[in-house]
Amino acid sequence: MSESALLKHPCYNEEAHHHFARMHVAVAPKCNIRCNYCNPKFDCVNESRPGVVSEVLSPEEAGNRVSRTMAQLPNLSVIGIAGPGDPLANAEATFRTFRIMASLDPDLHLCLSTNGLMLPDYVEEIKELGIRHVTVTMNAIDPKIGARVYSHIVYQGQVYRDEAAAALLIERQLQGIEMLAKAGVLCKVNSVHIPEVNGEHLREVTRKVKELGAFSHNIMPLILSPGSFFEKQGFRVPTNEESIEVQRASAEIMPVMRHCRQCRADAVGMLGGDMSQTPEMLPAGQSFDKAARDEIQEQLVSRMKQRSEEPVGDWSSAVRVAVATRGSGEVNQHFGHAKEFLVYEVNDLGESRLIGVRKVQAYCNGLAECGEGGEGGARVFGETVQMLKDCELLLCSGIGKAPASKLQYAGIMPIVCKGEIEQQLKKNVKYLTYFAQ
Ligand SMILES: C[S@@+](CC[C@H](N)C(=O)[O-])C[C@H]1O[C@@H](n2cnc3c(N)ncnc32)[C@H](O)[C@@H]1O
Ligand code: SF4
Repeated sequence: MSESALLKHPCYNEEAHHHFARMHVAVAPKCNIRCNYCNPKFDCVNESRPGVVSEVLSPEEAGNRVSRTMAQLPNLSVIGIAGPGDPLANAEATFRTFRIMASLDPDLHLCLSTNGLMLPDYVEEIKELGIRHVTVTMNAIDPKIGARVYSHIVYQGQVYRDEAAAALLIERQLQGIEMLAKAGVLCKVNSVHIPEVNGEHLREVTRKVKELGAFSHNIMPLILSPGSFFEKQGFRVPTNEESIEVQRASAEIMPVMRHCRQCRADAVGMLGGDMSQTPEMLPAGQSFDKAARDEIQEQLVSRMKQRSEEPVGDWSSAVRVAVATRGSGEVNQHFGHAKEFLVYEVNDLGESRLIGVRKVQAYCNGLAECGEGGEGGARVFGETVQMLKDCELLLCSGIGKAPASKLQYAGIMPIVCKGEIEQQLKKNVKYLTYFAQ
């Protein structure tokens, strides 16, 4: 695995996600299993979550779209296939698409995301095509727990249910992960954290996949997709504290990813700044300049290397800070326009680390002054405060007077600033602790 493959992949490298963009192409509509949290049929342009997609593309259409996007986004480094169904249940379209991508630019990083049922059959092809990253979703290693997550699977034309389905799926997933590691393909494992089902069990999953050679574990909170079994049965999503605790327990065993945005299957752009629904992103007839792209990407890598040489301090008294950002590693988003906040911890030496992403609805709907938030603003505001209540500071590029004073009443001090997140965190936390003494 080359160093630059890791450095430039926003989903695998926390620092890269500030700088490099990825594009998912939705060429894989079918699925061969049914997860109780998934309803891939539900499509709404305001939704940004896995499985959601506006339009399924043919491999050739995907090639055209990627080529045009490369002309617009010099920092586009990764092309992924993640659905809206399962890439390996649509193997022909998936691998044809990858071949087209490799012919556009051999330096593009190719990745795919799969439930793993068919993985052992395709590891050889994955390796041959130079696919460097594979994500396998594994929610359990115990078939009893798995039987609560999956309603059925279809394998070699036969339908399996209950524990038999989970046992077969788990066996194939573990076999596939081990084969990937042996083939030198970087493997990340995704798990959906479903509080009453697998919350306590996920550390066992971490242990097992680490043993088999997986590289990192991405534990994502359950999203209650409309129409999914879990939504209809009244299951709940984990609290922020539960998510942090489950991630912490697994992080003692192997690297855990905390910056996942649970993207759409047709997401385009930097994590947190999806542009798939922005039509002007994709004008026809544009070609890209490879030399210019390579130069920009090398500059980004050298900036990232400089930043990563930092010491690690004591985190027991760390301050939690929410940051509104549109990307580039900067505080550059107005509070009222933020659909998500990055939450950092800053220790007494001024060192910071990302601990998660909190998704919210934008407070300002554009119809009223950002200060009042329009109709429904009070409810949205209340939800945002709930999501951020463990934070002491909030950094944003602007905020109306009314929400600023309401935030202070809720114990969150808003600070208007712009610039590099790390610097702003250091500066403003120093300011906070100075006042507290
Ligand atoms: C849509 S899937 C596509 C790839 C493949 N079918 C799979 O499941 O791995 C991408 C990721 O989103 C996760 N996902 C799908 N629906 C979800 C939900 N309702 N809540 C949380 N994660 C979800 C999946 O488990 C998977 O890790
Ligand atoms: S494997 Fe992926 S696409 Fe298939 S049901 Fe599960 S989450 Fe949905």
